Amino acid sequence: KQQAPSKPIMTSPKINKLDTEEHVADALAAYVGDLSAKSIANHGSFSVVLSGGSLIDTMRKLVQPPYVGKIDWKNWLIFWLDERVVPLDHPDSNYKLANDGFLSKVPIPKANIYPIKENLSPEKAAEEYEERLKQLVANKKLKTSAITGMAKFDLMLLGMGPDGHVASLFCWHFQRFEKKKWVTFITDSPKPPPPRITFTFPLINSASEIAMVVTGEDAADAVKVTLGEHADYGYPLPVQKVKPEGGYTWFLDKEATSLLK
Ligand SMILES: O=C(O)[C@H](O)[C@@H](O)[C@H](O)[C@H](O)COP(=O)(O)O
Repeated sequence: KQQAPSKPIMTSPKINKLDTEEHVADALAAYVGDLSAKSIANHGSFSVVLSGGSLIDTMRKLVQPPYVGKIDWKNWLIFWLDERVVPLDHPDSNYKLANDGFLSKVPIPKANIYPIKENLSPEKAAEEYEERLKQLVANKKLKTSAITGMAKFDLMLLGMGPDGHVASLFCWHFQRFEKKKWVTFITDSPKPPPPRITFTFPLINSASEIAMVVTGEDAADAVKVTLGEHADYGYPLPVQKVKPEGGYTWFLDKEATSLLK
């Protein structure tokens, strides 16, 4: 009979099982607002890494009262966990998605927003982004993880696809095994568009806090594999490689948790 490994695969995350997506949006705004205040009080800035997908819409409460007027936006720094290699005004751009739905509505200084550089190949765009992050660490604008030596962001906001991918780290694609690079690239992403750059797991797991924001019934199978009773058996889903050295908090709605016991 197969025995479950004695050590759990994941660090124990805090799991918020909420009712509807609206409740997830409320809880996420309260969590981000609180972390922003704590980070800025602690070291004067709040470095936030955004995903694409449904996350930006679920962040909508932050640009509404009471949060919008209370948050110290001028000390936020914005980065992307993954980005599609397209012009920044292209409908597929994660920068455009975030700008239209979030960044254009809050007074974050433009100099604090770090989109990818346009007109580079995926490989060059990844190298350039990694270099920029290293500069920010060297200039002490970003903290460093004592464990990995990589940038230590205050908050990474992750979504998860129905296939269990996070960032642009997919099943059956080697990028998810990268150990040295901070940022890598993919030219055949199964989720369109194919050319992307993406943070690697060592960089993701160096963060101070990771929030995993997952809603809708499409996610229910991968949520069951990741958080269900057999999670310790170790399936090959990229989401299971999220094992942060810092805090880890899930925000889920009823549909996403519908297959959990
Ligand atoms: O560029 C992207 O495609 C996203 O950054 C991606 O990694 C996203 O977070 C997941 O695919 C979940 O997307 P949903 O929240 O829309 O399911």
